[in-house]
Amino acid sequence: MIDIDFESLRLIGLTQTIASQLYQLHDAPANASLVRITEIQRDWLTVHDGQAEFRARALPALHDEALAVGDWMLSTTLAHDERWLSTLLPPTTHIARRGNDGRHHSLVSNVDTALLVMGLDHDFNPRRLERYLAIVKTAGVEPVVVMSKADIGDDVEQRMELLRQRLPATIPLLAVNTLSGDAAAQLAPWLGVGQTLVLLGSSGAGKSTLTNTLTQAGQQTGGVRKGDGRGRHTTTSRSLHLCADGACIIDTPGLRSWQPDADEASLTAAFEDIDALAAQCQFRDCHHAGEPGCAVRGAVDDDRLLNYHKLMREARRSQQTPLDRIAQVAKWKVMQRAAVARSKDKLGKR
Ligand SMILES: Nc1nc2c(ncn2[C@@H]2O[C@H](COP(=O)(O)OP(=O)(O)OP(=O)(O)O)[C@@H](O)[C@H]2O)c(=O)[nH]1
Ligand SMILES: [Zn+2]
Repeated sequence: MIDIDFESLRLIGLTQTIASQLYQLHDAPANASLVRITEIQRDWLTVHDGQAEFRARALPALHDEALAVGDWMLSTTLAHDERWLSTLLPPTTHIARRGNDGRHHSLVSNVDTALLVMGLDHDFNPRRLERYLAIVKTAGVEPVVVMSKADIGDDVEQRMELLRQRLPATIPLLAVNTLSGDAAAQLAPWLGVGQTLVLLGSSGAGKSTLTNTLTQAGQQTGGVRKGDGRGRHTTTSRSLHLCADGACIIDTPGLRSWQPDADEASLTAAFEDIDALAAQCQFRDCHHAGEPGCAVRGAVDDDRLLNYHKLMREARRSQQTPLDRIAQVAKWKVMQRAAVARSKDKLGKR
């Protein structure tokens, strides 16, 4: 069992669940320490040990693992102060996306809450928000919808009302001015000690501004600990920021058209309102596309339902193997030829 300083690691988000995994590691090197990944480059990683940040390399055996910022690993120091990462502790949550090539891309691990930041200005786009919600919920991470630019946005009240009607009531929904200290108070329920948050949203939505506001509040209230040698000031990192109440925020590069890395079943569960209503549809396999006795159509926002269908089609498409796709294209061609033949037939009969 390796020795850890739970108190200082807690400041960078260590949880009981992760710490208890250490008891199950019987072959851990005695001089290993527990670290959290804060940055991933091609040839090296940056990790934080609760005191400071430093560079390390992953052992070649780990190169096939999908390492992500936020992962907890064991680090060993060899000669010349070289640090090697030897063991990955299985993450409790893991957000990934599926690229256009169908491959998985890890984004972040061990996150408790995702703040989905969207501007109430021209950034406003309920469909994109639902896409983010699907990505986050299928990863088992709690979403909080943070609508930024409440002070300068257009039709703020109408847009918030539209979202309240469209999204399930279980999803926290806030309108904030990310430049104001009030944002920290509004988000306080998710900023407790040891919590890890990630901010997702388009470029310009206000992620950096919100991070600044939340961490500045942290510097003010956390100032008393500055001098004690192992206080909050130790958490200076390029991508891991500490907030007022002890939570940490992980920065991510902006994402554009993200696809959830999820199958149809988990995507269905992520649209909890549709999933619950579907139980009352007349047909068990109802597609909510105009079948009689459908409990979903009409009850759920029309555009939300269209978006749900779109995301489901994407999930189905990316679940297909190349062979499935070839078979489907062949099937379409046959259907197309049959349709052409039928219309020619009709024309001929006229
Ligand atoms: N008035 C007002 N301005 C905001 C608010 N949120 C963001 N801004 C402004 O919008 C601009 C973009 O905000 P950023 O925080 O840089 O956006 P970002 O999401 O970090 O963008 P990327 O770093 O490109 O991903 C800045 O000029 C902010 O000052 C807000 O709530 N109110
Ligand atoms: Zn239905």
